[in-house]
Amino acid sequence: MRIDVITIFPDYLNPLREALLGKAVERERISVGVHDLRTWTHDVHKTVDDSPYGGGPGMVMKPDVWGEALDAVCPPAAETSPRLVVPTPAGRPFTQDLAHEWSREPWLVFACGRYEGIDQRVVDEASERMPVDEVSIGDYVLVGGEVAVLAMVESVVRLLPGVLGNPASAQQDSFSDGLLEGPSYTRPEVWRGRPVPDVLRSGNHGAIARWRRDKALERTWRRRPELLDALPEGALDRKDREA
Ligand SMILES: Oc1ccccc1-c1ccno1
Repeated sequence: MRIDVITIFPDYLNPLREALLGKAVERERISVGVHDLRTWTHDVHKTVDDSPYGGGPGMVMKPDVWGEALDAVCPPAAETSPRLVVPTPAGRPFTQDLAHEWSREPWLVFACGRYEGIDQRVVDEASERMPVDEVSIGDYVLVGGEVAVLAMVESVVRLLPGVLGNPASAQQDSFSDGLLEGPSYTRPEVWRGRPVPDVLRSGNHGAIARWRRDKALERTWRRRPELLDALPEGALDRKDREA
């Protein structure tokens, strides 16, 4: 997978070279290009934003600069086009399902907006030549898209074959079965007077699986009940419903 990120703060993306992501780059599972948007400005101040039409607070990122940047990073005449991802608080929710969908893409380009966002015509024009996803990582406001890109790239890259040490981890993620993961425990057996639940030390794999499922259902019901409503028909068996 090829990943390109366009930003006015390239150093913000340095974590893409660290740890799990850094190893994926070393092993050539992914290639990462980070591009400074100001490369495509033509004034001495390297201006990337301007006042919004119609008035209002803040500044809007200029379409001409973004247009040249996208033309350079993903040339219109090229044989292949990427999926363009634009993080924005006004986007559709980024989910584990979307991470799985993007993990099958050969090329992702992330456009990091700042200020009040990017002139809408940039997305409208790009949408005529490549798939564009405007996505949000949550119902809160950041200063820019860089943090959102780090989160999304990590969630996508960890799904690629050969990136995680134990592929089973990705199969047992929270949300993999539509539920939140239940609680986890490790040594010591008793910590500050709190024991590990007996069932987890019983060696009874059926009972352990049942206990874990029940805890996942309970946690989901308490914290994200809407996920239970979104489960496909038949996802909960009789024992689940008794939990
Ligand atoms: O708040 C933002 C500002 C710029 C780019 C993205 C965001 C955002 C907020 C939540 N998800 O994305």
